[in-house]
Amino acid sequence: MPTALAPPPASPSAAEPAAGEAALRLRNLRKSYGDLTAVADVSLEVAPGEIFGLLGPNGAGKSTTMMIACGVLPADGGTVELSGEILSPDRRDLRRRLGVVPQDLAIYPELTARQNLRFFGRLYGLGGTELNDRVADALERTGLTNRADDRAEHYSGGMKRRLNFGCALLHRPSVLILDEPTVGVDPQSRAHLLSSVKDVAAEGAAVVYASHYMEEVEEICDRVAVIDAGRVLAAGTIPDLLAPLESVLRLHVTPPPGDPDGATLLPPAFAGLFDVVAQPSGVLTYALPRSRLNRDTTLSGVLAPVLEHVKGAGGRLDAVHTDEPDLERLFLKLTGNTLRD
Ligand SMILES: Nc1ncnc2c1ncn2[C@@H]1O[C@H](COP(=O)(O)OP(=O)(O)OP(=O)(O)O)[C@@H](O)[C@H]1O
Repeated sequence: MPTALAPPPASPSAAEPAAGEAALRLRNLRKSYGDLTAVADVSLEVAPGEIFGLLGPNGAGKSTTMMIACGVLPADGGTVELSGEILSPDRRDLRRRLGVVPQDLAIYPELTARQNLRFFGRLYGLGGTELNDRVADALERTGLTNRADDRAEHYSGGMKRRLNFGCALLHRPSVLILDEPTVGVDPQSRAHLLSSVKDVAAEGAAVVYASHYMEEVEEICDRVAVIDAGRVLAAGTIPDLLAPLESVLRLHVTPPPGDPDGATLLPPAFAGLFDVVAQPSGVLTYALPRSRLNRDTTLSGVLAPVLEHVKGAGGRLDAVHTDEPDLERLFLKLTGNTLRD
């Protein structure tokens, strides 16, 4: 039996979101499992049509937050609001506005894609022509139309993930919650899923996208909350989050035998600009943050004279690269850890 987050039975739909109202608002969520605090304090809001990323490493508290947001796990504190109305166990009408793509597959392997979709569609109270149309639409969106009548157990991992996604769309949710939807999928299915998520948001749904893949979050999210140890460490648009970071030019140089500290390697005019770290191997790593240069000088402009001097002084350039600001570096700055720790 899959761990499907089965929707409640159909009931008359509640009022549509008021103009300008957040589709989803989490306020000061808290949740502990025994002594372990999984969610210490999480607040965020997501507007209709927005893709909001929840970025954090394994164990950061993303799934727990998502499960509270979709009403399947009670919080120890805080509230979940949908369009300004508080979600509570008796508000089945509100829960029907939610679509959830859980981290664990919630499909029946012995059923075909079409049968799975029809099953979940009926749970949402759909029937007749409407159900047929929604199932056809979900098959199309997930790229499974040609395999619609094959049993899901014969699908690739990526196809199962796409079907998992399709099952959450049948009732046209106004808030779509996705918990690591691309874990273990092939690049083609990943691209398909990301594109489908963008389509759903473009049609007006508020999307929450929990992931530990920086590249995915950077690709599709309008705003991001960086989460670790159950707390939101930073939140905003990606340009705003990355603004405090800067580009850093890095050179890895093997010094000549007579100058292991590299005292003669850099041109005197630049020597004071670089931080130098000697590696155990004897290689010297030089780092030049962009902010140490005046506005008219670029990192690449510095590179040519420096490389010429290194070579003239008998050094060997092993590698050169520029670290650009990204969410991985932001996470490292905020926590001292990498996202993949
Ligand atoms: N049912 C549970 N009982 C006890 N501890 C749990 C339970 N569920 C989660 N945890 C713990 O709570 C913390 C947060 O887990 P959670 O699954 O929310 O994080 P996550 O960011 O989604 O990570 P992952 O991507 O690995 O699932 C972790 O330390 C996890 O081990």
